[in-house]
Amino acid sequence: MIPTSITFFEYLTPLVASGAKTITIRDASENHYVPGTQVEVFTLETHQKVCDITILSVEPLAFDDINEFHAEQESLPLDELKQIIQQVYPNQQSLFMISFELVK
Ligand SMILES: CC(=O)Nc1ccn([C@H]2C[C@H](O)[C@@H](CO)O2)c(=O)n1
Repeated sequence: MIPTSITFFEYLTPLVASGAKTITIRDASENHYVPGTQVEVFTLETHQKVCDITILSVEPLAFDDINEFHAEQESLPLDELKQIIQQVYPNQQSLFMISFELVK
């Protein structure tokens, strides 16, 4: 089944809706997004619809390889990004980078 929605922490959704955030880093439970498909974005906490995005790519990414390039695309400082990912996916080395663009 091709996924048609994705959730983001509510406090991060303005970055997605403005087009500033163009990647998200997730674990294997969310590596099944399909490039070229359109996906609805919802807030994780209240399931409010935020916007639509088009998936561009899904690529493996090790936690230790996360760098400034990823932080820029996440529109977050690198130390904050790594801290969030460690909280959400503790002790997970094997992650996935989902690239996307805002549907205007
Ligand atoms: C359900 C769930 O895991 N939701 C997530 C996971 C991650 N994010 C954000 C946090 C960072 O900006 C990137 C990297 O993981 O994605 C999220 O908003 N919601």
